[in-house]
Amino acid sequence: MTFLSLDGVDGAGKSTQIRLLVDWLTRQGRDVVSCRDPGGTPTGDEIRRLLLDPEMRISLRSEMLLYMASRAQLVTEVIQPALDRGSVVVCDRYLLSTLVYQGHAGGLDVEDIRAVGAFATTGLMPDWTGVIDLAPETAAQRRDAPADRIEQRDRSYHEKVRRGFQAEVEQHADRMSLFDGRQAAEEIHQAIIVEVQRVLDRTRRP
Ligand SMILES: Nc1ncnc2c1ncn2[C@@H]1O[C@H](COP(=O)(O)OP(=O)(O)OP(=O)(O)O)[C@@H](O)[C@H]1O
Ligand SMILES: Cc1cn([C@H]2C[C@H](O)[C@@H](COP(=O)(O)O)O2)c(=O)[nH]c1=O
Repeated sequence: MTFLSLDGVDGAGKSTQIRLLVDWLTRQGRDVVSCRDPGGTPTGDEIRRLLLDPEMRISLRSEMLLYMASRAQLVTEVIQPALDRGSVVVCDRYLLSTLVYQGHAGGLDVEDIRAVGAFATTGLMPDWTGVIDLAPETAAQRRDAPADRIEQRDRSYHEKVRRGFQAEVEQHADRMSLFDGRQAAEEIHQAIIVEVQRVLDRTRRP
């Protein structure tokens, strides 16, 4: 019944914060479903593998549509059923990432992506999105795995990704918040739960 997502540049600390948030929500007695986008379903996991494979040649429009296809499957199979059961859903990335990576940074029209996104998700949008802001160089230094197809893009692309997230949060401050990824993980977590508590207070408990 409450849909939350976390987003940000690669390596900003999303998975770390999702783990902390899911533990906190569970301790609050909430039924929580966590998922990741792209992926989170057998079909989505296959699409994710293609999208992140550095050997794959994928045009920008195909790339955008593949992210949408994975998300459409995730909404149908996981997110909407969980919300219908009264669970809190916490998703690692969502449509905002497509607006930013394929739109602001990639160059596709952001409003076109919103329209395709509305179709793919049946209009289902998070009640709230937290974005962890961090310089891409700092985030890349934290990475311990080889760079995937998107992470391999140049510095200017990842700078545009960061600025795209900042711009989207500024434009949608009613449903998005920006967090300083340079802070310690526990500090960021405390700031996130203040915002999440507000969202929970205005969404009905089953
Ligand atoms: N606030 C923090 N300060 C310093 N290091 C952190 C912080 N948060 C996470 N890390 C570390 O940075 C690395 C990346 O964190 P994490 O996997 O949570 O990021 P992510 O945004 O989910 O990455 P990806 O985009 O690659 O999925 C990990 O080694 C993690 O332990
Ligand atoms: C949802 C979404 C993601 N991306 C990019 C962002 C990352 O580089 C990868 C996903 O990897 P992660 O480990 O799950 O962060 O894909 C994108 O370009 N567009 C999107 O819509």
